[in-house]
Amino acid sequence: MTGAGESVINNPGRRRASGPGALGLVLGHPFDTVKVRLQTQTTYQGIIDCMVKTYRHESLLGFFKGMSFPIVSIAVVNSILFGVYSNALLVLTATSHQERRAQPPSYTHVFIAGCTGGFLQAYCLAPFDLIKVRLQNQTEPRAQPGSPPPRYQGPVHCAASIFQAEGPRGLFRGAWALTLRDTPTLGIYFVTYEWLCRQSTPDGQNPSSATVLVAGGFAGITSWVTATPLDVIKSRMQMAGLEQRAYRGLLDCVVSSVRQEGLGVFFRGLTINSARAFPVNAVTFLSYEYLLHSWG
Ligand SMILES: C[N+](C)(C)CCCC[C@H](N)C(=O)O
Repeated sequence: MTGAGESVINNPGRRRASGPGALGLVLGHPFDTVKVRLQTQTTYQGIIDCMVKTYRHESLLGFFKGMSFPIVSIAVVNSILFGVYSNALLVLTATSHQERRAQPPSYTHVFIAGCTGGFLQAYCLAPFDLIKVRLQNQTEPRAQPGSPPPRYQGPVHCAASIFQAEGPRGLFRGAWALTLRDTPTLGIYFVTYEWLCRQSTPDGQNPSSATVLVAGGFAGITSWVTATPLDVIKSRMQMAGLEQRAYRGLLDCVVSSVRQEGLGVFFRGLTINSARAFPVNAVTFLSYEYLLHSWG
């Protein structure tokens, strides 16, 4: 890790691009599992209740259900997101990454580039996210002799079961809600990051590692706060058709959720989303800056 005052440029050789990204995801996954359960199941009284019941019933492993696919997909999804963002900025501003510090892009261009990346990564993310949510919602303890096996034996079995039951379209259940969630909020993600970096970096210079970490962390929180309402709907659309009745579409899911649980339903998991978002996205942006400067 570079010193607080050093720029990320000075240590390109020490980049551990996939490390922090994947490490951040592993550390963040238990928070994500609790969030998904709070959003789609009404049996928990809150974060602590969900954590205690998960630990008691499923041990620590319960918090890591559904993690294998996101670990595999995060590298692909992040490279699409950041790759499309960076190239969209190149097209919009006709400046390369190196020139961008001297001629910073307008926030409008940053927002458009972020939304473009958000839209394109959503469809790649959708099947992986669906399988993650389905596995996270399996609350049976580890397979014990005599206990009924869970519906899905693992990510591949889950994908095959969905494919057999619903065809390839089944793997994109909730994709529309995911796309609506990610497109605007990833625009906000990158605008927040750029704005915070510029607030604490002298013109024409590169942000220090400390600036990148703090700006990335708050970009993660800001985007997750604005994404949480549709995140709840997305998770419910992905779980629909199993125990709960299937919704007649995204609007039906919104209306029936509000009718049954009030407007507060849209902020289920907001606290835990935000707690998870800071470290995960701080390291995500640090990896991004390392990669950019080493591939400059
Ligand atoms: C757009 N939305 C807020 C949904 C996600 C933004 C951050 C995504 C990041 N890979 C993470 O896992 O936190």
